[in-house]
Amino acid sequence: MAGDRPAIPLSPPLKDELDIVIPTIRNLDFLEMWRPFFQPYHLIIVQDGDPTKTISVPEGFDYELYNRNDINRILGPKASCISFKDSACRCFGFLVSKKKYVYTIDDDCFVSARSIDPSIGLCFNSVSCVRSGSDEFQMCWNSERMVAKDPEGKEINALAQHIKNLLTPATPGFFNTLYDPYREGADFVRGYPFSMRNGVSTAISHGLWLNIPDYDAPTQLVKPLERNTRYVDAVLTIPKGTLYPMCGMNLGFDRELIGPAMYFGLMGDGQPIGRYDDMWAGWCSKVICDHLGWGVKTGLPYIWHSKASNPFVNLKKEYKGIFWQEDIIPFFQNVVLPKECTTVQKCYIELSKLVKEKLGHVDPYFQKLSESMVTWIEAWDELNPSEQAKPVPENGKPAKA
Ligand SMILES: O=c1ccn([C@@H]2O[C@H](COP(=O)(O)OP(=O)(O)O[C@H]3O[C@@H](CO)[C@H](O)[C@H]3O)[C@@H](O)[C@H]2O)c(=O)[nH]1
Ligand SMILES: [Mn+2]
Repeated sequence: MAGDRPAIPLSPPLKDELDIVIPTIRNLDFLEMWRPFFQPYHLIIVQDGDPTKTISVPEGFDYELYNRNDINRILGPKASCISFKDSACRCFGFLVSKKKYVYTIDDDCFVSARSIDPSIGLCFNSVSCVRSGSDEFQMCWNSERMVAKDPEGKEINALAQHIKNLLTPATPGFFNTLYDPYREGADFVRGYPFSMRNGVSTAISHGLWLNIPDYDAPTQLVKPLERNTRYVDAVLTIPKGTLYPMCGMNLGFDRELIGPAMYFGLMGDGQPIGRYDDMWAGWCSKVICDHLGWGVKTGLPYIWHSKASNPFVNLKKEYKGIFWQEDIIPFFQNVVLPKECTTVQKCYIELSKLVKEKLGHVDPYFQKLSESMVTWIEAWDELNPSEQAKPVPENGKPAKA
């Protein structure tokens, strides 16, 4: 099997400018499948749950691993803003990274496979996950190597696609009906203003998932067998002024641009809500990207999401969020950040004040969340003094260093 694995690209893109952040309570066997794509990069593993448990990392990966004791040691009292027993802990990895870009992926996500598509004739190399009795999934590949292939038959490297998304401009101000105009074989369509064709910097690249879709608990309960087999070969810029439900399982972002806004909130142990970590970061970062003139893309790449978490456990975690978001969404839709907010940190602090003012009446949780947003920024600036926020000029392009 190893013999027929894709060769590691000679010059992996952004090899020394990108960290891969993985939150985990499991083992990291899934890295074997990603080895050809991830091995050249530095991993930041955030071990959640019991810090006395040993998480083994497969040989040959360059990584740093942080457990709860490390988080408490490094942040001291500010550790209170990092969630415990929730994938929200991953944002600690964003905090300690020193790279310009971050890619974060869950440990039950694999190299995506393509369903049989008569027009493309690709075969479905399925991963057969065998429940090994415990809650862990024993990965076992079928006889064929599990790879994803694109219409040209080339293997899909999800990380490379995120890098492509991040390194090409976004078009939040005017929708291009032929999708990503910077993609080979596409362009701006007739009527697209030439004055807008340079686009703006891309801050976030939001990837999708085949097999287990990221559904909320009620939807999971109603459609327990639904699997996503639809592979849509497109990358879209999410229009300015439009929110979206950001999922953290297959996500890339420009850490130097939007990193301070990628706080995954207070979730999990001791909190009244869970599984709204990535959503919260998505809403905060999107209003800040809109304000500072940056873009957010969604679509390719796909990963293969293998594990459906327990819908009943998820319902307990999500319940208040499903109810509260009917207030949260209108709040974000109506956020207006003052023009004096010229850096992400200033925007985020302003947002924290608005959260306290406008959502505090919904539940005391939002008071606490507002304060933890401030703690997060204090921690960010403490750990990243050299990255003090640079004011962003009007056109959404970051100020030259
Ligand atoms: O307490 C925990 C639970 C999990 N993790 C790690 O986080 C990711 C996601 O966990 P899992 O795959 O079990 O959960 P999903 O329901 O599929 O995750 C979706 O919900 C989102 C919000 O939580 C999440 O980002 C989505 O992917 C895995 O790597 C677990 O090991 C954890 O660290 N702590
Ligand atoms: Mn999962």
